[in-house]
Amino acid sequence: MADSIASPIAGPIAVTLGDPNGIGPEIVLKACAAPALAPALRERLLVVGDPALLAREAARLSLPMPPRIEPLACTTEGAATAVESAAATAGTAARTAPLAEFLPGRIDARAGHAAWRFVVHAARMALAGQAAAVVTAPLSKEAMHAAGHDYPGHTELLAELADGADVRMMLANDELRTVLVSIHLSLREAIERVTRQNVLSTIAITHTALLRAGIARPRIAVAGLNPHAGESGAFGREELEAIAPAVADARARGIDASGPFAPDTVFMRARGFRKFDAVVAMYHDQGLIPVKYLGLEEGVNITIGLPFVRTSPDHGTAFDIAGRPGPDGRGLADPRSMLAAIRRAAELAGISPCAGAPHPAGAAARP
Ligand SMILES: NC(=O)C1=CN([C@@H]2O[C@H](COP(=O)(O)OP(=O)(O)OC[C@H]3O[C@@H](n4cnc5c(N)ncnc54)[C@H](O)[C@@H]3O)[C@@H](O)[C@H]2O)C=CC1
Ligand SMILES: NCC(=O)COP(=O)(O)O
Repeated sequence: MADSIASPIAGPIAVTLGDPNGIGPEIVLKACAAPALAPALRERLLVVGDPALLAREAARLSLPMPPRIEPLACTTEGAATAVESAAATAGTAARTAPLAEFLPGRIDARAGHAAWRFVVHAARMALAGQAAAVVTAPLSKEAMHAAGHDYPGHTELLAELADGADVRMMLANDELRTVLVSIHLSLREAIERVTRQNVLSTIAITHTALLRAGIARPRIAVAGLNPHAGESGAFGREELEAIAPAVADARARGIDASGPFAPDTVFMRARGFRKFDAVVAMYHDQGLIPVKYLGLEEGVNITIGLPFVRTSPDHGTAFDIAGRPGPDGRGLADPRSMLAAIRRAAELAGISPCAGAPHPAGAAARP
């Protein structure tokens, strides 16, 4: 076990509601009520969102309200019941709207603004030591941008809130972990980010995160960028000029990194953690497709490099099914990835996902 493992982190696990018009409220309520969630862990959850919106969704789905809510109003009805500090509401009061105007499936700047506020509030709680971890429900980047918050996603917003921490996106399930060199960029720009320094930093951040998780000697595979990892320069030179030198730099620092491997086979070799504990992928889709393809319901998105624990389901707002009753009236959104994100956050914060008692490995177990 790595000596960097800390003791369990105190405080609740702050769970944001995500975009009010997406499936966030539904999966949060379903996860909070899931029989599979240990009662003591349920008690640790603090849902950051609008109480009126939650009540509407709970009534629609015949689900109980979550045990604890950090009230942050985005509806006028929520504002009537929320106890918000002046600082939290400053400049945002004009953006609240009647509950009836929050329509499932609709991209709306007011919903994007609300989703942004929930995240900022939860992150500030974690940074102030008032939350043990943050679990975020999905938000619509388009709605957030329409509200004037020009972040590519949670990851970049959280990095800025954490004083510009050098973060990376990890996607993990019980068989595979992938970490991305770059996240939300055009493919053309992503290729430009494949530099020796950026690949090396990604390997180093991955190594630190795995050590903190209790993996004593993390084995990190590094994918190539081009087909067959460039075939010795025949299909591109990034492997020769950036990726292989970064792997050599990492090895010189004592990190067990290897590659570049052909991108089409490296995930197969890493599956089940038989040969590698994580794969560093050169761009968003190279790393996310293998994990999502193994099952959207299993994957968890983890921001590594932050000063606090943040996880999230690996899917988006699913506007196409948001608010739909489904055959039994209980909604179509599957909460399993949200449940996995809650459990993973608990583990990483040193809270046992089974009993709510401190996790035997302490904080930051198994990303
Ligand atoms: N962490 C986050 O906040 C994320 C946000 N997004 C945002 O979500 C929006 C929609 O993205 P898409 O690419 O359409 O991906 P998506 O994951 O929202 O949907 C893809 C497909 O999977 C289905 N699906 C997703 N989650 C599901 C669940 N829990 N239960 C049942 N079916 C589910 C959807 O109905 C859809 O058919 C975009 O604005 C994107 O930016 C996307 C990924 C992560
Ligand atoms: N494709 C993953 C994704 O979009 C999630 O991004 P983030 O909001 O967690 O930064």
